[in-house]
Amino acid sequence: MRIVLLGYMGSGKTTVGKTLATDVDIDFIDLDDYIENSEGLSVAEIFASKGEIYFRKKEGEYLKMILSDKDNFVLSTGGGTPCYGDNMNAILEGTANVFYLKVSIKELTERLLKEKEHRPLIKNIADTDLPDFIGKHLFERTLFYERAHHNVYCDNKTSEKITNEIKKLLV
Ligand SMILES: Nc1ncnc2c1ncn2[C@@H]1O[C@H](COP(=O)(O)OP(=O)(O)O)[C@@H](O)[C@H]1O
Ligand SMILES: O=C(O)C1=C[C@@H](OP(=O)(O)O)[C@@H](O)[C@H](O)C1
Ligand SMILES: [Mg+2]
Repeated sequence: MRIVLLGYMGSGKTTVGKTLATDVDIDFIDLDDYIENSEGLSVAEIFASKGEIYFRKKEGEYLKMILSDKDNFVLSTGGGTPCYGDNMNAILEGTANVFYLKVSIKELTERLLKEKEHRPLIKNIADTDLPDFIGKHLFERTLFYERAHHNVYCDNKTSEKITNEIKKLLV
């Protein structure tokens, strides 16, 4: 079985992916971790030293490598993964279980205010500007996220509750 989780930064893809993979007893792959291990640099370091375009190129390559090499996994993507190149088509072609973890701007802002430092796209945005930035960015990306097979509403739910909801939808 292949399961792919999509969603904005801070929507819980990494957290829920781990819980879900343990629960259904298949491998967990976090695309950002995979990129970091393969490149020997953190995502923040890649953005800083090689730039976002290099990151997007590698993100697409590693995504396709995983999709062509492996079966039986939960893959937590990065927030931008489905929004570049032909990544979303590649995800949908190879996967029957694609979920969009949908979180409100308010909850995303609360979560990301605590975690800005690890995320190069929002690191330099003033805290007061963050809700506006997230709102606009999410609006642009929703078109891609909503091609998932299911939208999972995640506000005020624990990762265990979200995992259980996803499990009921698996085919
Ligand atoms: N269901 C949840 N409820 C509350 N906080 C959560 C939930 N899932 C994740 N978080 C928190 O939100 C932040 C971002 O989670 P993460 O899994 O890294 O998201 P993503 O991989 O989508 O960027 C972390 O601090 C994490 O602990
Ligand atoms: O939304 C994005 O474009 C990004 C999201 C990050 O992953 P998370 O969604 O896990 O934070 C990471 O891939 C990189 O910082 C870019
Ligand atoms: Mg993540």
